[in-house]
Amino acid sequence: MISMDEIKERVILVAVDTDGSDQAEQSLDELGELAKTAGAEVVGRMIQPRENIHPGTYIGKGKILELKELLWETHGTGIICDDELTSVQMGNLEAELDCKIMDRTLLILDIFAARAVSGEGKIQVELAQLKYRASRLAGLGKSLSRLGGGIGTRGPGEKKLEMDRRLIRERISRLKKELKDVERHRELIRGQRKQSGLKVAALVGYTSAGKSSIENALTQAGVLEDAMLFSTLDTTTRALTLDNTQEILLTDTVGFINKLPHHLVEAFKSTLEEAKYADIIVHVVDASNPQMDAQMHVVYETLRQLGAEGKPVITLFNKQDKVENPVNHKDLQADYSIATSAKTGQGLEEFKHALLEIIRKEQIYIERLYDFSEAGKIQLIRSKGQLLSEEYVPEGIEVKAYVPQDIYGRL
Ligand SMILES: Nc1nc2c(ncn2[C@@H]2O[C@H](COP(=O)(O)OP(=O)(O)OP(=O)(O)O)[C@@H](O)[C@H]2O)c(=O)[nH]1
Ligand SMILES: [Mg+2]
Repeated sequence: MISMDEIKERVILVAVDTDGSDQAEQSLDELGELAKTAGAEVVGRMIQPRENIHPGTYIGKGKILELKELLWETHGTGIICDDELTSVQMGNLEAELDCKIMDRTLLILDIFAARAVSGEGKIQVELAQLKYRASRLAGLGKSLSRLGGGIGTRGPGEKKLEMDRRLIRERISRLKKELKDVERHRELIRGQRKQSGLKVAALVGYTSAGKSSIENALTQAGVLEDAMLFSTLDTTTRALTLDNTQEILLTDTVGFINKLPHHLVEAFKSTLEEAKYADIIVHVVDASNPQMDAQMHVVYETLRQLGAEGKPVITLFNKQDKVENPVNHKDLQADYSIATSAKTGQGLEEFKHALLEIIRKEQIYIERLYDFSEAGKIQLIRSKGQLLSEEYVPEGIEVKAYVPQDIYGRL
């Protein structure tokens, strides 16, 4: 994904631990994964327990000296801080350490820039990058030009680093206009989908949970699945046949992550909002990840921010083939909890069944039942799961088909 001829940065990861839990450690592990995904080599890490993040320098004075030494020992070319830095913090750290200063946000923006394929994705990334840069022109200028490449310089915004504030502002408003057009197009497609009468289920979840793999396993969509973080930036939608009368649209979406940059959420709103317009939320969880609970929390929090609550939820505890002692996971916030593996196919039939059940509850439909004695047809008419009318039901009947009422009218 990221070409090898680029400068391999040697970075030190830096975090501040404000609550004494092991959360800072885990967050730094994830930052390391992000750094690797962006093509950097992690040569060291440092966590400072502090009550608050230092407003001027992120970490305290003594720690900066330690960090300087560590950079020297490891031949580090830069540091990546686990929280978004202000322009003041960036400028001060740069002056003290004389190396490239990056933060979690810059890293994520950079990965997104390398992954954006569609026009929409590129516009969204550039917009987010410009907004990030516009507010940090003072601190960032030197840091981003010093190596002439590497993290923070990728993407459509690359040649625009030198632009002054006015030009950046102009570019931002232009991109916003372009994005408006794209959003209108999206709305149009949503409208068409609605007319088709098909329900939409959105696959959401933490990055690398296996959303694309689930979609591929069910629909042969051929979506890129990758061990790297954020392999999917563009949404793909595929039809999935649930049984001989019912299809559903399955939409793969961009993954969520802890501390998802604010600018990115704003710029990717129309992509992220796929979940908001879906009829059913399918929450894919990596059940083999020790951080599973924290990741699920991030997903629900992000869904809340996007205004995508109050929908039926199916939670897939995925990657069961990697779980050593299968636990009976239950997501209390979900209507269905299903253990799956995109690799072995475990639970996928059960998943389809759950989708079908949810759709049935929402529809007015007629169950046409036939009895074996061929005494005649028996019909059950239900609306949103409630029985509206019932005709004689004999022993030994078999459910043959579920027929939505509008189709039934045409039979
Ligand atoms: N062992 C195992 N690996 C899986 C399973 N599902 C997905 N994976 C692997 O997990 C990695 C991430 O899978 P993706 O499908 O790309 O995950 P995603 O949720 O779409 O990730 P993003 O698009 O980055 O948000 C890939 O290397 C997959 O092969 C599973 O059930 N079992
Ligand atoms: Mg994906």
